[in-house]
Amino acid sequence: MKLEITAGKIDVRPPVAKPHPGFFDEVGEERFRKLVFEHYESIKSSDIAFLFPVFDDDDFAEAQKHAADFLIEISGGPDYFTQSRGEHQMVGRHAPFRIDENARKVWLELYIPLLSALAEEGVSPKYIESFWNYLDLFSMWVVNTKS
Ligand code: HEM
Repeated sequence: MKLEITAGKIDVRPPVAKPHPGFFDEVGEERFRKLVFEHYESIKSSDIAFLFPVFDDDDFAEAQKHAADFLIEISGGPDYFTQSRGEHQMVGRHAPFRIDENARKVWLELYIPLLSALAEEGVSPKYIESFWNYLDLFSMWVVNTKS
């Protein structure tokens, strides 16, 4: 399974394919939420913790939920994000935070062990790669600060 980070830079916004619906089908909503939950938990002790509301449990849980809702929706699951938050507007929603290429890299790296665990649990590597490719490319869109 190939989970590699493509070098990005500010103002580069490549076209991005949504994850293959087979990913959400195989993982299932409960396990999907656990994946995003674990990603956020790993953010807490990372170099990008300062970007997130780590000192307010309620705000942090909200952020976690919004991220899971969005990723489920983009992966072909129910449109939870649109229902609770409205338009996606991911670039605008990330604009208040100073996200540079290094922060993107850390954010992506934190997903690698979590996605490897899914493969060990039997999720098809080709579907995991499709989800990874989405994260790898779309994360370039939210980089808004020079390193
Ligand atoms: C595929 C890439 C990404 C997706 C799909 C994504 C998705 C999201 C979503 C859905 C939200 C909640 C927005 C809202 O409801 O208002 C969010 C918030 C946020 N994201 Fe991302 N994100 C991505 C990449 C990144 C990266 C690379 C960083 C920085 C390293 C980042 C930092 C943040 C921060 C700081 C917030 C705000 C948390 C808060 O509510 O205080 N995101 N993201």
